[in-house]
Amino acid sequence: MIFNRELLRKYFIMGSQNCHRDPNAVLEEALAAGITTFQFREKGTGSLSGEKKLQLGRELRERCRAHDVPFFINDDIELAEELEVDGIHVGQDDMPVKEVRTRFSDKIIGLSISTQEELDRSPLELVDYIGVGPIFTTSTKEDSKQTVGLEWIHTIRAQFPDIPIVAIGGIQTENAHSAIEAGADGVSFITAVTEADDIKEAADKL
Ligand SMILES: Cc1ncc(COP(=O)(O)OP(=O)(O)O)c(N)n1
Ligand SMILES: Cc1nc(C(=O)O)sc1CCOP(=O)(O)O
Ligand SMILES: [Mg+2]
Repeated sequence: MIFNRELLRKYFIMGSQNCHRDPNAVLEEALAAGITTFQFREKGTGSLSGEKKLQLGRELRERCRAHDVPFFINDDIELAEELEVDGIHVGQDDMPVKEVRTRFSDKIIGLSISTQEELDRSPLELVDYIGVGPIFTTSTKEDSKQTVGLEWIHTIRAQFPDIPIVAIGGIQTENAHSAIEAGADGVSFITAVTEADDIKEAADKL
């Protein structure tokens, strides 16, 4: 799949641990509501592993394929091949981007950036986009770094006018637009959808 920054506009991330009901149903509603990319992030308390994780990944991957929406995986490089992903997202403590790019020259690769030091030391030429956050307070990621605020988007945009940026962390329907106005190409979110009473309404507002 060829990357373009439009894919970042409504970037939904989910694992079964984020869901109070069947994750297949949640994803299906989100796809119908127009998310532009999906990331399978099966991680942390209550998440699946082994064969169950793989099976859920297969189910969700098929739903994305049916809607022609890119299917990304978080962290799990071993599953990337098995699930025939379109893209892989890694953070600063995951497999080094240089190694991911060497192994997957044709995949979309995203990298998390939370500090100036990470920005300075990361091989940005090897990635297609950066995930910038946590912009607002979040409790969804158990080990999230210090909240950086909208200013961080401005700071990065000033240094890298053209780099594709997706904002992440505490993104909700009320604040998503402020991240776009600050210079992000899109917003990434978990609970804005998984906790929504009406997923279509939430996705429309995002
Ligand atoms: C789009 C996007 N941005 C950031 C992250 C966070 O990745 P990481 O820092 O590796 O943390 P975990 O998600 O692995 O807990 C992401 N997954 N997606
Ligand atoms: C997966 C993730 N990464 C973050 C980062 O700062 O890199 S914050 C986060 C959790 C996002 O969940 P919610 O939309 O419910 O706040
Ligand atoms: Mg990670």
